[in-house]
Amino acid sequence: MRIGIIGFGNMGSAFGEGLKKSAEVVAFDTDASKKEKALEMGIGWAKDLEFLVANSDLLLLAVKPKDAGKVLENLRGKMEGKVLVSIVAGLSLKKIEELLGREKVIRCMPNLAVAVGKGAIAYVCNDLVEERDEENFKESFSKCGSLHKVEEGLMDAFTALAGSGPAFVMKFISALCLAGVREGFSYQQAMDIVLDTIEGTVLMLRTFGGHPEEWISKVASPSGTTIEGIKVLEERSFSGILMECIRETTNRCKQLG
Ligand SMILES: NC(=O)C1=CN([C@@H]2O[C@H](COP(=O)(O)OP(=O)(O)OC[C@H]3O[C@@H](n4cnc5c(N)ncnc54)[C@H](OP(=O)(O)O)[C@@H]3O)[C@@H](O)[C@H]2O)C=CC1
Ligand SMILES: O=C(O)[C@@H]1CCC=N1
Repeated sequence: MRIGIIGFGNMGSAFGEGLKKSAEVVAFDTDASKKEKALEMGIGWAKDLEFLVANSDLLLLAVKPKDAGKVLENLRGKMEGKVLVSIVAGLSLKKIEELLGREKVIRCMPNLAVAVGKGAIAYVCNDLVEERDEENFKESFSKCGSLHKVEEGLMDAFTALAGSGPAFVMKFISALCLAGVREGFSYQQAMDIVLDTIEGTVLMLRTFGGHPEEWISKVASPSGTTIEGIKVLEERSFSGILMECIRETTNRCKQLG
């Protein structure tokens, strides 16, 4: 399988790491300075878009929403039945087909954790994608994280929850680290403690299952320490704030479409 990455920025290069494990990867970017990084990663570099298309079996569109339209128009009539995978936030299958023409398209929404093979990746196929096309896509992209086939109507919410999710998780981590500093740890000590606690909590939930609120009751002893912290989170509407965060992020994704 030969995969051509259009746009070698944050996401294009992150995907490169995972995709090169099972496919021959070539990249193209209008910013030629990205070439060095690609070559260092063992990824080929295409001198132009036409060369990339001619030497790929599947194309990954990883440019910003503002740049996607012109790329798709440049690809029109040149796909030769190849699959286009778009990770452009808010860009619907319908809009992609308006710009690209009736071609095989998979709309995808990953997150930056594809860089370490632990991405959360949603996808939806248009009606021209055949079973073998989807299997080829899953074979390569499953090396970058967990695949979630979703209805396109949930793609904007997935973008908010998972695509933007690493930023919200980093914000949570940063706040806990500062809280640790406030109590007397160095920032590095606090980060080590916080990351261990988050990693252990995720593994516990994934190993034993159950509802997060059940786990909170296992940690919060009667009249103990934890419940005082939970009280603050409830009084300050911690859950409500996160719901609004995801709602506004989803709404912005809809605006991009
Ligand atoms: N960042 C994230 O965590 C996630 C991003 N996405 C989506 O992925 C897409 C890419 O995001 P991200 O990687 O952060 O963006 P970046 O800006 O980091 O990368 C995009 C790259 O594409 C280049 N580019 C611009 N126009 C063209 C063109 N016509 N042909 C080839 N390359 C071009 C840009 O060059 P230049 O800088 O010179 O413009 C840049 O190097 C976006 O649509 C975003 O919505 C999806 C999920 C998560
Ligand atoms: O912030 C953005 O628009 C992109 C899409 C999802 C994550 N980053």
